[in-house]
Amino acid sequence: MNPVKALESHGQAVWLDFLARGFVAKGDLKKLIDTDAVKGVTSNPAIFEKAIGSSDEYDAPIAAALKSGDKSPADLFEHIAIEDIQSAADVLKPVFDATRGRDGFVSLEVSPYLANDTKGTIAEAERLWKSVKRPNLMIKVPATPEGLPAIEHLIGTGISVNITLLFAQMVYVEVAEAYLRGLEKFVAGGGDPAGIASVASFFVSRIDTQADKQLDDKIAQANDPAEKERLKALKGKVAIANAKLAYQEYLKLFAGPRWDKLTAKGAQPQRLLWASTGVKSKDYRDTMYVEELIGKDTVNTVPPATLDAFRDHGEVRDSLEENIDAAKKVLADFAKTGISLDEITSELVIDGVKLFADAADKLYGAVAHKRATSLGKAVGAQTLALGDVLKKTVEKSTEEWRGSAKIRRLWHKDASVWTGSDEASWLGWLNSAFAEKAKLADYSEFATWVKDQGFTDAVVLGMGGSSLGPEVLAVTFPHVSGFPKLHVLDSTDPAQVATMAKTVTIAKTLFIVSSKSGGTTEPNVMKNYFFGEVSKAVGADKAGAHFVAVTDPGSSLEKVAKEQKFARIFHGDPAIGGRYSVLSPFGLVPAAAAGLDLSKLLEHTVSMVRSCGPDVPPSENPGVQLGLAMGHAGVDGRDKVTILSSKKIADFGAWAEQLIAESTGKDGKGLIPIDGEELGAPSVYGDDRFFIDLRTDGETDKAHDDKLAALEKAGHPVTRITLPSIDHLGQEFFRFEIATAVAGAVLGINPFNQPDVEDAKIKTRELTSAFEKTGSLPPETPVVSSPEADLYTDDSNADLLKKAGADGDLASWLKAHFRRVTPGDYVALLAYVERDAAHIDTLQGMRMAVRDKKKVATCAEFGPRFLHSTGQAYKGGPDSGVFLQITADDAKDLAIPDYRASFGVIKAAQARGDFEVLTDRSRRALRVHLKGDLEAGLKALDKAITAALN
Ligand SMILES: O=P(O)(O)OC[C@H]1O[C@](O)(CO)[C@@H](O)[C@@H]1O
Ligand SMILES: O=C[C@H](O)[C@H](O)COP(=O)(O)O
Repeated sequence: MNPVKALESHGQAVWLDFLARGFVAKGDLKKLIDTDAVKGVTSNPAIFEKAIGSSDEYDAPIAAALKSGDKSPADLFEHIAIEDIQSAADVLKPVFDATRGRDGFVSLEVSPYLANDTKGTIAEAERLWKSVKRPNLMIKVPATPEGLPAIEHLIGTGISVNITLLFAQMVYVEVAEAYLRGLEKFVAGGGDPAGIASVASFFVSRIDTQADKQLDDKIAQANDPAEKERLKALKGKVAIANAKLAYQEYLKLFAGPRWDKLTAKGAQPQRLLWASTGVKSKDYRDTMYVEELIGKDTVNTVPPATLDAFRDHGEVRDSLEENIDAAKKVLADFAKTGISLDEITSELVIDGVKLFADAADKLYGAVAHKRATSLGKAVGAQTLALGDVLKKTVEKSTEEWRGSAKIRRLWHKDASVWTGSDEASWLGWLNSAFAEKAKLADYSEFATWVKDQGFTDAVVLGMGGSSLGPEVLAVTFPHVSGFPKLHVLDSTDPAQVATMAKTVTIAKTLFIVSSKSGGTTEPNVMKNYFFGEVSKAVGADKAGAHFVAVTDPGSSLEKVAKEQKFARIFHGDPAIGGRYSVLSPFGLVPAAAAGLDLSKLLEHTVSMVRSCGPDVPPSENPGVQLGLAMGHAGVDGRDKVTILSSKKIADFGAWAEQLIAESTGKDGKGLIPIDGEELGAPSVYGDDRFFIDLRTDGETDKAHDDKLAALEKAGHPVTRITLPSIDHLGQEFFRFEIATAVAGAVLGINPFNQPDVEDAKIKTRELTSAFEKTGSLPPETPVVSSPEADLYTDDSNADLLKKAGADGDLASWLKAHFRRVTPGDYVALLAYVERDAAHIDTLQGMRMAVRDKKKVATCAEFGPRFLHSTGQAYKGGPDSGVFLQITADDAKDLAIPDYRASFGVIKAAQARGDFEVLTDRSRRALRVHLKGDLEAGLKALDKAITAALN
């Protein structure tokens, strides 16, 4: 007789420790049921990993599952695993029926990531139970300290449970007791226990593997030949002895009055299931863990190779209750060797969870890869060309992130990923795209209202995170007919405010006042100014109807918006910091007002959210990969993140630079974003660059690509990102957010605060309150003065510059200042003038001259805008910046209703506050104040810079 089938008559059911789609579909499982009387199937993460990861068998099912909509890798896996479990359960249903619910089960394991999370295990087990919808399903729960209460709870609600990762007899007793308590609860609640089945999967071979390893060490150390023999005799014996004694416990646990009461109600005993019964050592008979554990009311789940071996040469006898004293002696002798079985079994649980988690990582990685392949161009592609050294560092870090579950911890808001301070309070952005999708109807209603009002323009008044996201949207997307044209104003420069006032038709403009805190000076003064203008145009009583506010709940702006009867107030999420807020009302309210298709934008975005999700291992996770590359490049001195955005998405860098700089630039560390520099030949760059090239699919520029290839060849790290279209911009917002958070972890900083911006704000406030009291800003003395310009700096900078050759004229000071620039530095031009096309060009010309001459990274920024963006890194980041602040007389100032200070005064105070913080931090800073005509002054400065560089 077939030895496998013969086990049946010894009271043992054989289950198969294997599952794969084709195996069930092609009828192989059915064959084993018929020929070998196989009565069940067990699966685990390693089994699924093998099935899904190492074949293309699942490519089509994954593609089919994605047809009904994108899914996260975890959801995708669950979807296909459930299909597999269901089909195996259906094939085994006749066994289940024939054995009246004793056999015929298929086991599905809860995620190993939840092994130490009771609540999570319960929730997942209940969800799987409901989704699989088969009476012959068993949910596998590990016998960890946190798994035990879950087992009791699940049994108590009528769910059949297979307890896995069980190694110790003592833990087995606890498991059986949890089962009994669960049954009692279920019965007390009026349930019929006959429908509940449970097995306790007692692991065998893994114990021998560990015991043998330690025995081998002892054998190697032993000098006495008799001692060597005694140790050798224990090899391959411990696991079976341990299992046999567990069975003795079983016999006691499922007997007696307590058990009788339950059997009277129809309860089934929780059988011991021998798991891990494939031999791992070639020294042993391949059927050993079946032959030695045959006994009544047990199950043995065997891998296919063991099943084949047993069918071929297995020997059947009632072995389980044989030689119990000998088994006890084995364990006693083993204890005498000084090796602790308790330690082995405890470590095996921890190790078992880790092994299954490792398998799950591989599995999710494989699913993520298949998902990405199947989605193709729907998710922006990313390639990293890092060079050998950085590549190796990133690979090592990727493995470290995987092993320490950092991406899952990041998503679970574990502040220890960063500095262990308040990071957990700032992670609302992780889920904001999904949260905002749920609000689409409201956005659409708002968009309809905006359209119905007939507004021709919509102007966002805000700074930093409250304005840069809307600006990218405004610049990237074409005007949608019927909706207002979207503009952004983020300045206190009187000329810039006046230009905006002239650009729009005030009476037909919607103003979106955006400030998370509500207390930021610029949006408040801009609001006062335009509220005054709208009041003049349409009447004070109707002005509020032209305004909406986006602000966090309870802010001072909310109060004012209510008093002034704004048309709407949108609340931001206080758990999202400004620079991470674009995929929240701060980006989406302006987008809705402009008539953009938010549904499309968010739908594409959530695909990237899934690609960067907690279930996507670091190696397959584009956000993590980019972040690790940026972070490690930074640590290695390549800290100038040079962003190259193509024509269609040219403004993306303006948003990304705030995110990167304000998040990472602090505590003397950080990344310095370089946006808008023209791409050059390798000779104009130092070895401090990390390039990120972004473009939309189809945007080709041969000259640009050649230059990029040359940089890569010269050893610069180059990341290339291709967006499928501008509609996929949201994907990049999210990719960069994750990447920045990851880079922050690598740098060891808190990426969610901005300590040094606050200092500049305090200085500015001191200066403006002095103005409010006295009517003028405190006097200051230039280090050198000419009819065209004055130069300012602090004593320390002045002394150093003088030593370096600065004397009576402006050119000598500039020369001395630029002489201080050394490789690895960056030069930032910080201009407090109107940010218009001409001035952008002028600044661009200056920076390119500096870059090409000094071969350092350059920034061309406008104040006060950059104060809420890169300003944090300039002050708090690495001390590698050389700053030239440019201020100028305002040709025409502008009064602010309800303020004594004008726009010009506030801007001047901001520039001075900014400069004071730079010099307080001993940064290399010089300020040039242009007098008279601005255009003439800028031209002269341009010339002076060129001269100073030569
Ligand atoms: O939205 P708020 O509170 O006005 O802040 C604007 C910007 O100011 C900062 O707080 C600091 O500059 C930024 O982080 C933020 O995006
Ligand atoms: O339920 C079955 C177990 O997961 C399996 O038997 C473990 O076997 P292994 O130790 O060979 O991985």
